[in-house]
Amino acid sequence: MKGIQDYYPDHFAQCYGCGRLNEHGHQIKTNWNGAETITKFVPKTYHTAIPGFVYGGLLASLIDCHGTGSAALALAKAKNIVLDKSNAPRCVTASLQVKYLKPTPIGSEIEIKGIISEITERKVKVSCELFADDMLCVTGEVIAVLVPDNFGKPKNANLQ
Ligand SMILES: CCCCCCCC/C=C\CCCCCCCC(=O)SCCNC(=O)CCNC(=O)[C@H](O)C(C)(C)COP(=O)(O)OP(=O)(O)OC[C@H]1O[C@@H](n2cnc3c(N)ncnc32)[C@H](O)[C@@H]1OP(=O)(O)O
Repeated sequence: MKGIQDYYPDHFAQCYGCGRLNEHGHQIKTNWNGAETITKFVPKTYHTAIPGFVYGGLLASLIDCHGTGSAALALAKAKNIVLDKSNAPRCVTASLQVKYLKPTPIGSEIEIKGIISEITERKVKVSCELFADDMLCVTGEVIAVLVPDNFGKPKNANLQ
């Protein structure tokens, strides 16, 4: 299934957590689910912290990129952008806070919900809840900031 990440411009699609063009990355997909956002991910055994449980850094990384993806969805909605090939807004993480409430079991599908708690012209705050086996294991808060669409593009790209 496609996510907001499939609408990022190519030069913003290399991120390890969510870049569709990063073959070594997590390639998460973030979508609306009613008023909330959602992503799903199945950790591999090599994502182990201690046997049976997921490494916390991976979980932080998933929350990070689900947060920036949720922020992009929220900004697209607020600005009435109809998502087409590569016109999604792109956000970078300004702040990431994670609370590990319970060990996260490995082997089942992880689900992360996002709630847009604040949105301005350029900044979005997203509260995240991470579930495994329907158990709330981790919460997080991401502050994401919009980057200009042409950031990182070669300056003379239109001359080539
Ligand atoms: C990868 C490097 C990124 C480089 C920079 C952008 C290039 C984009 C290129 C490609 C995008 C794809 C990237 C994938 C993203 C996936 C997730 C990651 O792994 S991201 C990597 C980790 N994050 C950083 O390395 C950000 C480093 N920080 C910065 O570059 C700046 O500090 C930035 C852009 C976050 C903000 O700088 P300002 O000068 O543009 O804007 P100001 O005015 O400082 O902040 C805007 C609003 O955000 C709040 N804000 C900023 N930092 C905050 C913080 N730490 N905590 C709380 N609020 C913060 C401010 O208070 C302000 O809020 P008010 O508009 O006044 O309401």
